Amino acid sequence: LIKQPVPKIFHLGMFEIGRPLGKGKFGRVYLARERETGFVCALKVLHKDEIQQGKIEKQVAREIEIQSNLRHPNILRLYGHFHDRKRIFLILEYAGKGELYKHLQKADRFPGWKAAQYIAQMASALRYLHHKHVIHRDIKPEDILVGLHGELKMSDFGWSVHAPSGRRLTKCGTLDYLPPEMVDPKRCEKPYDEKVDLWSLGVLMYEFLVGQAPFEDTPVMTQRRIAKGDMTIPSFVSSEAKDLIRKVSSS
Ligand SMILES: Clc1ccc(CN2CCN(c3c(Br)cnc4[nH]c(-c5ccc(CN6CCOCC6)cc5)nc34)CC2)cc1
Repeated sequence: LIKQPVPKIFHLGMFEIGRPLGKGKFGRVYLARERETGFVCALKVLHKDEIQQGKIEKQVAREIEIQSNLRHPNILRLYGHFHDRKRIFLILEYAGKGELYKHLQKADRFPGWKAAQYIAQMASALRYLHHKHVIHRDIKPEDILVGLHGELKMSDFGWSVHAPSGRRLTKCGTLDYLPPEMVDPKRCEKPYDEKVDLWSLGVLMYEFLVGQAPFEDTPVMTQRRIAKGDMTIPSFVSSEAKDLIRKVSSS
């Protein structure tokens, strides 16, 4: 008989719950360890009533469906999920060095060699995602984690969709990373494709090298500046990096 992986049935009792790793709008994430195997993971606990009130059931279902099927070193694994009467539990890969934006805040900005390594890893994850016709749509330092060996892990697929997608993105969270076709009212109806993630990669590159997002401003001004591509790159950024930021963001 061919050895088929037996689908595991998960339940809360099989985990020892450790320290909280952080809290978000709809739940918390805890360090956890599977009792039997000692396997360490991150357990994301979401509250069903808050998900229903926030009308994000579809988003949570999409996050589970999409992230469960992804296998890439720079994409955080979702090993499984289960629920009880009140809560939904996502069993996620534990990233040993935490959230990237905290490292960026601490460093103010990254040196060219580190930014280049990080962008190469994100580009590799995007190439894999786009090959599977998945658009992430929300790439920002807050959604990127750092593994034990310093490697980046894209996480939080709550906003990802299968391409091409004409679905409008209800504006919430930061506009900084959205491309012109998603902020410009007259272009908003046209379906957009994977290119939205390439724009965000350019914004990420800028933020790694400069220490702040290129269009950071009041929401109205940010929308205008994105639509016009009104970005100035400081002189300390190398000409090669300037060239790459302009090329990726204009694709
Ligand atoms: Cl519903 C929801 C709840 C919380 C959050 C915010 N974070 C999302 C990411 N979370 C983590 C996930 Br998922 C997977 N692996 C992780 N690893 C860590 C982590 C790992 C280590 C640290 C400790 N710091 C590491 C860097 O040096 C200083 C100490 C802090 C956090 N957080 C997560 C932590 C919580 C988002 C959504």
